[in-house]
This record gives sequence, C-alpha cells and structure tokens, in this order.
Amino acid sequence: MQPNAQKTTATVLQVGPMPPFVEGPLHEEFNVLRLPDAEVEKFLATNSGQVGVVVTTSVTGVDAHLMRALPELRAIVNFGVGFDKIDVHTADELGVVVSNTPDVLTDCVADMAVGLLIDVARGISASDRFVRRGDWLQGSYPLGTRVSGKRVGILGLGRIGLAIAARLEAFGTTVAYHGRRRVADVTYPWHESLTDLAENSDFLIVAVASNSATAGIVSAEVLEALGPKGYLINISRGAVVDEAALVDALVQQRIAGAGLDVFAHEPYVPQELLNLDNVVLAPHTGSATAETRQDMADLFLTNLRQFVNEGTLSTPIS
Ligand SMILES: NC(=O)C1=CN([C@@H]2O[C@H](COP(=O)(O)OP(=O)(O)OC[C@H]3O[C@@H](n4cnc5c(N)ncnc54)[C@H](O)[C@@H]3O)[C@@H](O)[C@H]2O)C=CC1
Ligand SMILES: O=CC(=O)O
Repeated sequence: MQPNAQKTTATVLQVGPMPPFVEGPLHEEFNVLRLPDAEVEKFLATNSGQVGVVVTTSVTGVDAHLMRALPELRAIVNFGVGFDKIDVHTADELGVVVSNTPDVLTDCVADMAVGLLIDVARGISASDRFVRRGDWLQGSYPLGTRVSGKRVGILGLGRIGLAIAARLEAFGTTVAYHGRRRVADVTYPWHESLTDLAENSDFLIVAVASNSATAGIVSAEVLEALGPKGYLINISRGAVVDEAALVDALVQQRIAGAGLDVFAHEPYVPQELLNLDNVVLAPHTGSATAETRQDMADLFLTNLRQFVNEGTLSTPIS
C-alpha cells in the first residue's frame, strides 16, 4: 500500500491499550481521544467526524466497522509488525494508509525463536523445573536432542525468517524454506510444498505473516510430515497453525515437541499443553525487550509525526 493521503492535523484516536512509553509522548504531542470499551456507538456519534488518524497495536488492531465509521480517517499507525488484526483490504478500499514497525524488532524475535528451539530440544525450562523439584537427587535428567548440524525448515523467509536462518547457520544447521515463491539472493533451498519442507526438517520454524492465505497452513498433515522426531517453533501467529491438531500431535507424541510464543486465542493457552515437558510456552514476548520496545515506540512516533506533518508514512506496510 503506498502512502497517498493528504496532510492532516485532525484528532488521533487511540484504539486499545498502549505501553506507557508510547502513551506518554503520544498524549503530550497530539490531540488524542481514546476509544471507550463501552458505548462505542455513542462515542462515535459525537467524535467520528474529527478523527484523521487511528493509532493501535498488533494486539488490538482496527476492524472494518470502525474504519467505515470514521469518515475523515486517512491513516492507521500501528505499534508492532503484524497487521493481521487490521482489516487492510477495507483500509485499501477507503484510501487509508497503514504503517507498522518493521526491522527494529527483527533481532529480538529471531533471538527468541532460537531460544525456544534450543530450550525445547535440550529441555532447559523442563530441566530447570526438574532441579527445583529436587528430582536430580533421584537420578539424571533424560537425554535431549542435539541442535548443531540439524535440518531447519523456515516457513516465511521474510525479515525475521532470514535473521533466524543467519543465527542457526552458526550452529552448523542446514536451512531450507517454504514461501509463496523463491526469495531472491538467498542460496537456501526453497520447497514448493510446506509438507515436503516439514518432512525434510528436524525443526520447523514458523515466521510467516498471518493472513487469510496462511490461516492453518501448519495443518495436521504438515505436523504428520514433521514426524515424531521433529519440533515445531512458532513465533509468528497462533492462527497459522491448526492448534487443535498441534495439541493432538504433542499429546500423542506424533511430533517431538514445540516452542511456542504465540497462540490462537491469546492469552489463553490450551490446557493440555500446560503439563507437557516437551513444550516451551512464552507469553508472546518475541519483541519484548526494553531496547526493542523503545525502538518500536520511536518508529511508531516517527510514522505518526510524519503523517500529521507531511501526510506520508516512514514505514508503510507493503
Ligand atoms: N512473536 C512476536 O513477538 C512477533 C511476531 N511477529 C510475526 O512475525 C511475522 C513476520 O514478520 P517479518 O519477518 O517482519 O515480516 P515479513 O513481511 O518480512 O515476512 C513475512 C513473510 O511471510 C511471507 N508470506 C506472506 N504471505 C504468505 C503466504 N500466503 N504464503 C507463504 N508465505 C507468505 C512473506 O513472503 C514473507 O516472507 C509478522 O507478520 C508477525 O505476525 C512479528 C514481530 C514480533
Ligand atoms: O507480535 C508482534 C508484532 O509486532 O507483530
């Protein structure tokens, strides 16, 4: 989507909670209204005509109904990379431009993916619990799985997928990937079929964007192909994986384990996963370091200032 909106000095509407280090400067510099949790229609009846920009996060997003209720809306400025909760088709149709916060979080999310992978393969979190329970006094912890030299498959070789690949190459792994098409300038083998990639991977890492085309693409069949020695790592979105099939595969040990930062219905995590030692669970903290969240805040504010002052966005979604 290209920025094509006109310069606006209109009111900014905040949709959903934002971290304090974002909210502080936001409310200092801009005339901000906050969308209430209740009596939304009443709020819109009074205020909709003055809103030129909506600010939100990847957790909350903006639906078509809200966009259509804001006749002066020209831009949506998002804190976060994923825009799966923003109805971008409606935004496009209405001529509303959208920005996100790419690149600045890539390293931390890639670090998290590698952390989850090593954790689940070597049982770091599970063996921590083993030590704390005093179980070491009764005997040794079971053997883990070697990471170095293994076969890594990456679903979605975008910014984060590439950063994961670069890290894992240093472990002597071989990297292959699946996406809609081959990525230019990389030598990693491309698998046209995700099932084929899974069949040829020890670790399948999900780093793809979540959209209608990728919903549930990590299916029961893909998990079956990954097999009883294979691990799934997901730092993308829960919606990309058939979560019921994943739970089933883990409970029945049809895959070896999983490292999950994201879930289908956050913050709810399937009950069945809570007692499995071959699953590492993280509360969607891929980008959650002080440094990265500050960088995201800075980029979010750069987009907002640039749009309000010049009518363009620094990092529009493409
Ligand atoms: N766990 C966390 O805290 C975070 C998670 N994310 C997630 O990671 C995702 C990727 O982020 P980036 O690498 O920065 O985005 P990106 O846009 O650079 O990469 C997305 C990749 O998905 C691929 N893709 C899109 N639609 C596809 C389809 N239908 N079939 C196959 N491949 C498709 C693209 O070709 C691209 O390779 C985000 O969309 C977001 O959902 C992002 C930041 C933090
Ligand atoms: O999940 C987080 C994001 O930035 O997207």
